[in-house]
Amino acid sequence: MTRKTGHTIVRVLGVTKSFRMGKVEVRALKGVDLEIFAGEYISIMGPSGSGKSTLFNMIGGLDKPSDGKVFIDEVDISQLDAYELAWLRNRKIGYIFQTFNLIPVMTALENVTLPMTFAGMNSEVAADKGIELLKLVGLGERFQHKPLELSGGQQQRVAVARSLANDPAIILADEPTGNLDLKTGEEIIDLLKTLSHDRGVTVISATHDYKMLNVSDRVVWIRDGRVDKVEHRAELDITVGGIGMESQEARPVGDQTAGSQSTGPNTTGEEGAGA
Ligand SMILES: Nc1ncnc2c1ncn2[C@@H]1O[C@H](COP(=O)(O)OP(=O)(O)OP(=O)(O)O)[C@@H](O)[C@H]1O
Repeated sequence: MTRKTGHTIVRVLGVTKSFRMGKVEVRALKGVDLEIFAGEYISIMGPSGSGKSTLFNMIGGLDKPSDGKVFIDEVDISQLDAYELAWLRNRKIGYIFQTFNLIPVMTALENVTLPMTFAGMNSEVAADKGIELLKLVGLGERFQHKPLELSGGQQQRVAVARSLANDPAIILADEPTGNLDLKTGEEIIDLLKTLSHDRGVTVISATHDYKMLNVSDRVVWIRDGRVDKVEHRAELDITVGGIGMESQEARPVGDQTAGSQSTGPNTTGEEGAGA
């Protein structure tokens, strides 16, 4: 079931992260070790406040660990200066966020080409590539539209196209379906899975959305700032009663009737709004 994948692309070693709020210290990560292989589709799941977004920020070089190290392609990113880190973030990693984070005054095409411009690409080449990427996500006709002229799902497609601007090895998606309805969320998940499969991009997604389990090679369960367990897709025991819990009426993921059970896993994608 699990697609055998490439070399280690992300290595997290003994990462801790504490936030100080006045006199209170919040220990968001309490020692995380994790190895992710090139081409994998990984979901990071866990209860609200368990540390998913904090771990996401560490892997993406958006924040620094209090202790421990993160390696991207075996490069210790704590050793990079600001310029090198900016280069790595621009070239190696594409980011997708729950709130899309598009620039409102720019067209879809301008949003997609911006990271290429930062990378020094000629503007005509960037425009051609931007249109190709927008076609890839099904928005070839909408390249001149600004974010507010697009639906939420379409905005997230633009964000997916933007994440691919510089052919990253990794796409980091933080609650990518959190602001989308069920069907649109499924479309974005399918799109990410296709990209992962066809382009060999490593997708790492922090999510509450149980629909994501259908496409994940492995699921990293975070609990109270630690990795609780890492499960391969085939090992997941998903039932109406919950993940890994005993249930009288087990149904597979993707069975829409499961979503109507109040005790069942969230298949609506709406719980993700808590991020
Ligand atoms: N910038 C910050 N300052 C202070 N505390 C923070 C900060 N960021 C996160 N925390 C705390 O760290 C803990 C983990 O937060 P994090 O956002 O990583 O959880 P999460 O699993 O992503 O939650 P959710 O699913 O609700 O998005 C929480 O207790 C949170 O309040």
